[in-house]
Amino acid sequence: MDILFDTANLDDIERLTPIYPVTGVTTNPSILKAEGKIDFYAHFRQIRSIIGPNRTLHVQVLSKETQGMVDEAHRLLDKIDANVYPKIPLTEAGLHAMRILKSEGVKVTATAIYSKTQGFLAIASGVDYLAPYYNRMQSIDINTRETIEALAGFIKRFDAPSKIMAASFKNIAQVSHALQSGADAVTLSPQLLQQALSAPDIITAVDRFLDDWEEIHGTTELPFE
Ligand SMILES: O=C[C@H](O)COP(=O)(O)O
Repeated sequence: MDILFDTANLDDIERLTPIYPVTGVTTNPSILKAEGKIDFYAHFRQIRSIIGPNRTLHVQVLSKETQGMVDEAHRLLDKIDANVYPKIPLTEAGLHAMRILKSEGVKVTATAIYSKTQGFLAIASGVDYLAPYYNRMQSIDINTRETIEALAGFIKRFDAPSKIMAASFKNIAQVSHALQSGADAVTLSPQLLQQALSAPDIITAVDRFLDDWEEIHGTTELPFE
């Protein structure tokens, strides 16, 4: 199972990567907007130095044209590092760019997936990850769980190398539903995980254990001997 941070915030990545079992970082231009006018390539090199060589780093291209997407993907690989996964929106131009990049052996993440059609085209093109937008699909009344199940079924049936990396989450229930439906990976804001672990019931349970111990032993530590 892959859990990725959908953020470009250096402080959060640095502080939370050792705590949570994350396997990578994803961003898009809207996520980058939250960081202000960053020094783009230097920022991603810094993210890479924090997460290390074994986690995956997914960075989106901006161009809407095939050649522009291919050129930008090459620039990402050149200026950040050769292991970056260029994120390419699955438009017609994007599909063409993905096929060119895959023929060159580049790892690709297909993004902006709202439908099974986009999904099976990404799978048939041999992309490494495809990113269905969970909350955005649900907001326009698309059955997101059924879409992920169908895509996971295609991957299994055709023995395809692609992995489903569900994205666009607004609550933690959506994240577990995506995983239950067959997503291999989920990318989410670290704050969603932090909120989930600070639920009042969890805090109360932990406090009550401590109160019960202290009531009998007069201390909140285990004995040393
Ligand atoms: O890159 C994809 C994002 O996860 C989309 O998330 P969003 O719907 O919160 O903008």
